[in-house]
Amino acid sequence: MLQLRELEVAYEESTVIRDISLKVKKGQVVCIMGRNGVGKSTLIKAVIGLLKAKKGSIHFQDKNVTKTSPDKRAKSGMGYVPQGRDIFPYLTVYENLLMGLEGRKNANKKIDNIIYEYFPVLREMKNRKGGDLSGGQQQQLAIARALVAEPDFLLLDEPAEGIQPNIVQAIQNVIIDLKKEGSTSMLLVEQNFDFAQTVGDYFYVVNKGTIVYEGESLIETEVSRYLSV
Ligand SMILES: Nc1ncnc2c1ncn2[C@@H]1O[C@H](COP(=O)(O)OP(=O)(O)OP(=O)(O)O)[C@@H](O)[C@H]1O
Repeated sequence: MLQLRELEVAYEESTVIRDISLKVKKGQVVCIMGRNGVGKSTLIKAVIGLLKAKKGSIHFQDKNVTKTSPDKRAKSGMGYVPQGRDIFPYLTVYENLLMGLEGRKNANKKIDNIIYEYFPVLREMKNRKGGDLSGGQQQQLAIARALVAEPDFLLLDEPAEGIQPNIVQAIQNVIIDLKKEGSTSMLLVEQNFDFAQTVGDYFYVVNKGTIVYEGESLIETEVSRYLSV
């Protein structure tokens, strides 16, 4: 589904991602972990195309997309939920969800009921302005808006950050449901050890822009020194 080969990403002269190679197979949830500032968001932004690769390549569904625009990557099936719930505060919940339809590949321009089944609070708040929602509700809206586009592959940047436990649980359940369905693969940035362990199939730990650990399980004794503050 997704393959990064020897990827390097920089902000002008400052290289943040060095020589990262990783894979996400179809139906898998792959977690990227690591302390604040190690380059996790930079990596995700390079995958969606908001930042350019300085070296290396990005293959998505067997095509080389290293130089493809973010727009085209989205149209080819990538969804992105940025860190910090980037919703439209002056649009209603419903209007925010409609924006998600733009990214859909097929011609069916209707919001599927499943979105409200995943996040019932969005049905209740359909006509409220996005900016009036709580942080946790905004996070649910941001994820729902990405799901409206029916992505084959979803990039999630710290969906559980700063959110109350019951909403973290709801988001966790949606990820598990999507996994069971098997049609959406995910690359998830997460610092919450329990969350990552519950939803993840494969784990990469990043430190100073490179991968320092990878495996099918998170062995706390091996990874905690890269995660603790
Ligand atoms: N626009 C930018 N210009 C220059 N440097 C940046 C920019 N954005 C991030 N950086 C730097 O790149 C490094 C990696 O940042 P990044 O946001 O990718 O880390 P992160 O692992 O996602 O951390 P966090 O969990 O705090 O978001 C940091 O040193 C940061 O200061």
